[in-house]
Amino acid sequence: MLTGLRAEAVTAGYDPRHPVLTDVSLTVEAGRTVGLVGPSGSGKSTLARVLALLHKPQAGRVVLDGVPVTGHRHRAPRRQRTRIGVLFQQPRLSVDQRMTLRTAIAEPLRANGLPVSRVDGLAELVMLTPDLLARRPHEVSDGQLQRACLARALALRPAYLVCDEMTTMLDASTTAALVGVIRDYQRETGAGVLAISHDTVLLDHWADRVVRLGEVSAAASPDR
Ligand SMILES: Nc1ncnc2c1ncn2[C@@H]1O[C@H](COP(=O)(O)OP(=O)(O)OP(=O)(O)O)[C@@H](O)[C@H]1O
Repeated sequence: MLTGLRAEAVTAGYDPRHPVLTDVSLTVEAGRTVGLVGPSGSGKSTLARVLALLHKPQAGRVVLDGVPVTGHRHRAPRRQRTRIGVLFQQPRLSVDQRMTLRTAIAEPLRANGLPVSRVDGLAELVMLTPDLLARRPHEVSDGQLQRACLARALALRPAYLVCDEMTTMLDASTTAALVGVIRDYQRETGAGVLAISHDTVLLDHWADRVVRLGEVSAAASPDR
Protein backbone atom coordinates (compact mmCIF):
# COMPACT_ATOMS: atom_id res chain seq x y z
CA MET A 1 0.00 0.00 0.00
CA LEU A 2 1.19 3.49 -0.78
CA THR A 3 1.58 5.31 2.49
CA GLY A 4 1.42 9.01 3.06
CA LEU A 5 -1.00 11.87 3.31
CA ARG A 6 -0.96 13.49 -0.11
CA ALA A 7 -2.37 16.64 -1.64
CA GLU A 8 -2.49 15.97 -5.37
CA ALA A 9 -2.72 18.94 -7.75
CA VAL A 10 -4.89 20.80 -5.26
CA THR A 11 -6.52 24.09 -6.18
CA ALA A 12 -8.34 25.62 -3.21
CA GLY A 13 -9.44 28.89 -1.64
CA TYR A 14 -12.47 30.86 -0.62
CA ASP A 15 -13.45 32.51 -3.91
CA PRO A 16 -13.48 30.13 -6.91
CA ARG A 17 -12.30 32.93 -9.20
CA HIS A 18 -9.23 33.66 -7.07
CA PRO A 19 -7.92 30.44 -5.52
CA VAL A 20 -5.29 30.73 -2.81
CA LEU A 21 -3.58 27.50 -3.90
CA THR A 22 -3.23 26.48 -7.53
CA ASP A 23 -2.15 22.98 -8.53
CA VAL A 24 -0.29 22.24 -5.30
CA SER A 25 1.06 18.77 -4.55
CA LEU A 26 2.64 17.78 -1.26
CA THR A 27 3.18 14.47 0.50
CA VAL A 28 3.58 13.88 4.23
CA GLU A 29 5.18 10.46 4.37
CA ALA A 30 4.41 8.08 7.22
CA GLY A 31 7.05 8.40 9.93
CA ARG A 32 8.41 11.70 8.56
CA THR A 33 8.05 15.31 9.61
CA VAL A 34 7.55 17.77 6.76
CA GLY A 35 8.00 21.44 7.59
CA LEU A 36 5.96 23.94 5.58
CA VAL A 37 7.00 27.58 5.32
CA GLY A 38 5.97 30.48 3.12
CA PRO A 39 5.04 34.13 3.35
CA SER A 40 2.00 35.22 5.33
CA GLY A 41 -1.11 34.74 3.20
CA SER A 42 0.53 32.22 0.86
CA GLY A 43 -2.01 29.55 1.83
CA LYS A 44 -0.22 27.36 4.40
CA SER A 45 -3.26 27.18 6.68
CA THR A 46 -5.51 26.56 3.70
CA LEU A 47 -3.33 23.62 2.65
CA ALA A 48 -3.31 22.36 6.26
CA ARG A 49 -7.11 22.46 6.32
CA VAL A 50 -7.34 20.66 2.98
CA LEU A 51 -4.99 17.92 4.22
CA ALA A 52 -6.89 17.67 7.51
CA LEU A 53 -10.09 17.10 5.47
CA LEU A 54 -11.60 20.33 6.82
CA HIS A 55 -11.66 22.27 3.55
CA LYS A 56 -12.82 20.94 0.20
CA PRO A 57 -10.50 21.70 -2.70
CA GLN A 58 -11.96 23.13 -5.91
CA ALA A 59 -9.80 20.75 -7.92
CA GLY A 60 -7.35 17.99 -7.17
CA ARG A 61 -7.68 15.55 -4.30
CA VAL A 62 -6.33 14.30 -1.01
CA VAL A 63 -5.08 10.72 -0.91
CA LEU A 64 -4.71 9.02 2.45
CA ASP A 65 -2.45 5.95 2.46
CA GLY A 66 -3.31 5.25 -1.15
CA VAL A 67 -7.06 5.82 -0.79
CA PRO A 68 -8.55 8.97 -2.34
CA VAL A 69 -10.66 10.93 0.14
CA THR A 70 -14.24 11.19 -1.03
CA GLY A 71 -15.54 14.04 1.15
CA HIS A 72 -14.53 16.75 3.55
CA ARG A 73 -15.60 17.71 7.07
CA HIS A 74 -18.59 15.59 8.14
CA ARG A 75 -18.77 14.10 4.64
CA ALA A 76 -15.36 12.46 5.04
CA PRO A 77 -15.67 8.82 6.06
CA ARG A 78 -15.07 8.56 9.82
CA ARG A 79 -12.29 6.00 9.40
CA GLN A 80 -10.37 8.48 7.24
CA ARG A 81 -11.18 11.55 9.35
CA THR A 82 -10.00 9.92 12.55
CA ARG A 83 -6.64 9.01 11.01
CA ILE A 84 -5.68 12.68 10.91
CA GLY A 85 -5.18 14.80 14.04
CA VAL A 86 -5.03 18.60 13.90
CA LEU A 87 -3.53 21.29 16.10
CA PHE A 88 -4.10 24.98 15.49
CA GLN A 89 -2.30 28.13 16.51
CA GLN A 90 -4.90 29.42 18.95
CA PRO A 91 -6.02 26.78 21.41
CA ARG A 92 -8.67 29.14 22.80
CA LEU A 93 -10.55 29.03 19.51
CA SER A 94 -10.42 25.23 19.40
CA VAL A 95 -11.86 24.38 22.81
CA ASP A 96 -15.39 24.97 24.06
CA GLN A 97 -14.97 27.48 26.88
CA ARG A 98 -17.56 25.69 29.05
CA MET A 99 -15.72 22.37 29.05
CA THR A 100 -13.12 21.28 31.54
CA LEU A 101 -9.87 20.16 29.96
CA ARG A 102 -10.80 16.58 30.93
CA THR A 103 -14.07 16.82 28.97
CA ALA A 104 -12.33 18.44 26.01
CA ILE A 105 -9.73 15.66 25.81
CA ALA A 106 -12.44 13.03 26.21
CA GLU A 107 -14.55 14.44 23.34
CA PRO A 108 -13.08 12.35 20.48
CA LEU A 109 -13.02 9.24 22.68
CA ARG A 110 -16.68 9.68 23.53
CA ALA A 111 -17.64 10.39 19.92
CA ASN A 112 -15.97 7.16 18.83
CA GLY A 113 -17.25 4.93 21.63
CA LEU A 114 -13.83 4.54 23.28
CA PRO A 115 -13.23 4.47 27.05
CA VAL A 116 -12.84 7.98 28.47
CA SER A 117 -10.53 6.52 31.11
CA ARG A 118 -7.82 6.98 28.46
CA VAL A 119 -7.80 10.70 29.30
CA ASP A 120 -5.49 10.14 32.27
CA GLY A 121 -2.81 8.49 30.14
CA LEU A 122 -3.12 11.19 27.49
CA ALA A 123 -2.81 13.93 30.13
CA GLU A 124 0.29 12.27 31.51
CA LEU A 125 1.75 12.10 28.02
CA VAL A 126 1.47 15.88 27.61
CA MET A 127 2.39 16.57 31.24
CA LEU A 128 -0.94 17.95 32.43
CA THR A 129 -1.55 17.34 36.11
CA PRO A 130 -4.97 16.14 37.42
CA ASP A 131 -5.76 19.53 39.02
CA LEU A 132 -5.38 21.20 35.61
CA LEU A 133 -7.71 18.65 34.00
CA ALA A 134 -10.53 19.89 36.25
CA ARG A 135 -10.15 23.51 35.08
CA ARG A 136 -11.83 25.33 32.23
CA PRO A 137 -9.88 27.08 29.43
CA HIS A 138 -10.01 30.54 31.07
CA GLU A 139 -8.36 29.06 34.17
CA VAL A 140 -5.24 27.79 32.40
CA SER A 141 -2.40 29.31 30.36
CA ASP A 142 -2.12 29.12 26.57
CA GLY A 143 0.61 26.53 26.95
CA GLN A 144 -1.47 24.36 29.27
CA LEU A 145 -4.44 24.63 26.92
CA GLN A 146 -2.30 23.71 23.92
CA ARG A 147 -1.08 20.65 25.85
CA ALA A 148 -4.74 19.65 26.26
CA CYS A 149 -5.32 20.22 22.53
CA LEU A 150 -2.35 17.96 21.75
CA ALA A 151 -3.73 15.27 24.08
CA ARG A 152 -7.08 15.57 22.30
CA ALA A 153 -5.42 15.43 18.87
CA LEU A 154 -3.59 12.22 19.84
CA ALA A 155 -6.61 10.61 21.54
CA LEU A 156 -7.57 8.49 18.53
CA ARG A 157 -3.93 7.65 17.78
CA PRO A 158 -3.91 9.34 14.37
CA ALA A 159 -1.59 8.16 11.61
CA TYR A 160 -0.97 11.80 10.64
CA LEU A 161 -0.79 15.00 12.63
CA VAL A 162 -1.25 18.42 11.03
CA CYS A 163 0.25 21.17 13.21
CA ASP A 164 -0.65 24.66 11.98
CA GLU A 165 1.53 27.18 13.83
CA MET A 166 0.89 25.24 17.00
CA THR A 167 3.83 26.77 18.87
CA THR A 168 3.33 30.44 17.93
CA MET A 169 1.65 31.34 21.23
CA LEU A 170 4.06 29.32 23.37
CA ASP A 171 7.32 29.99 25.17
CA ALA A 172 10.49 28.12 24.27
CA SER A 173 10.23 25.50 26.99
CA THR A 174 6.59 24.60 26.23
CA THR A 175 7.43 24.49 22.51
CA ALA A 176 10.29 22.08 23.19
CA ALA A 177 8.09 19.94 25.45
CA LEU A 178 5.26 19.64 22.91
CA VAL A 179 7.61 18.94 20.00
CA GLY A 180 9.22 16.26 22.21
CA VAL A 181 5.82 14.64 22.87
CA ILE A 182 5.07 14.59 19.14
CA ARG A 183 8.46 13.09 18.31
CA ASP A 184 8.02 10.35 20.91
CA TYR A 185 4.53 9.61 19.57
CA GLN A 186 5.95 9.47 16.06
CA ARG A 187 8.74 7.09 17.07
CA GLU A 188 6.22 4.83 18.76
CA THR A 189 3.56 4.83 16.04
CA GLY A 190 5.29 5.78 12.78
CA ALA A 191 2.94 8.74 12.31
CA GLY A 192 3.60 11.41 9.69
CA VAL A 193 3.63 15.06 10.75
CA LEU A 194 3.06 18.30 8.84
CA ALA A 195 4.59 21.18 10.82
CA ILE A 196 3.72 24.69 9.69
CA SER A 197 5.70 27.46 11.32
CA HIS A 198 7.29 30.84 10.70
CA ASP A 199 10.09 29.72 13.00
CA THR A 200 12.67 28.36 10.58
CA VAL A 201 15.12 27.59 13.39
CA LEU A 202 12.48 25.35 14.98
CA LEU A 203 11.72 23.63 11.67
CA ASP A 204 15.40 23.08 10.87
CA HIS A 205 15.62 21.23 14.14
CA TRP A 206 12.24 19.47 14.01
CA ALA A 207 11.51 18.58 10.38
CA ASP A 208 13.12 15.95 8.16
CA ARG A 209 12.61 18.29 5.22
CA VAL A 210 11.22 21.78 4.80
CA VAL A 211 9.05 22.77 1.84
CA ARG A 212 8.36 26.37 0.82
CA LEU A 213 4.80 26.92 -0.33
CA GLY A 214 5.75 29.08 -3.31
CA GLU A 215 7.86 26.15 -4.47
CA VAL A 216 5.24 23.43 -4.04
CA SER A 217 2.75 25.31 -6.15
CA ALA A 218 5.16 25.64 -9.07
CA ALA A 219 4.85 23.18 -11.93
CA ALA A 220 8.14 21.67 -10.76
CA SER A 221 6.76 20.86 -7.33
CA PRO A 222 8.73 18.10 -5.59
CA ASP A 223 5.97 15.53 -5.91
CA ARG A 224 5.41 15.84 -9.60
N1 LIG B 1 -12.16 31.87 5.76
C1 LIG B 1 -11.60 32.64 4.83
N2 LIG B 1 -12.38 33.36 3.98
C2 LIG B 1 -11.83 34.11 3.00
N3 LIG B 1 -10.50 34.25 2.81
C3 LIG B 1 -9.69 33.58 3.62
C4 LIG B 1 -10.19 32.75 4.66
N4 LIG B 1 -9.13 32.20 5.31
C5 LIG B 1 -8.03 32.67 4.68
N5 LIG B 1 -8.36 33.50 3.68
C6 LIG B 1 -7.41 34.17 2.76
O1 LIG B 1 -6.67 33.17 2.07
C7 LIG B 1 -5.32 33.58 1.90
C8 LIG B 1 -4.41 32.48 2.47
O2 LIG B 1 -4.63 32.39 3.88
P1 LIG B 1 -3.91 31.31 4.77
O3 LIG B 1 -4.38 31.53 6.16
O4 LIG B 1 -4.07 29.97 4.17
O5 LIG B 1 -2.37 31.75 4.62
P2 LIG B 1 -1.11 31.45 5.53
O6 LIG B 1 0.03 31.19 4.60
O7 LIG B 1 -1.43 30.35 6.49
O8 LIG B 1 -0.91 32.80 6.30
P3 LIG B 1 -0.26 33.12 7.75
O9 LIG B 1 1.19 32.72 7.65
O10 LIG B 1 -0.46 34.60 7.87
O11 LIG B 1 -1.02 32.32 8.76
C9 LIG B 1 -5.17 34.92 2.58
O12 LIG B 1 -5.22 35.92 1.61
C10 LIG B 1 -6.37 34.98 3.50
O13 LIG B 1 -6.80 36.31 3.68
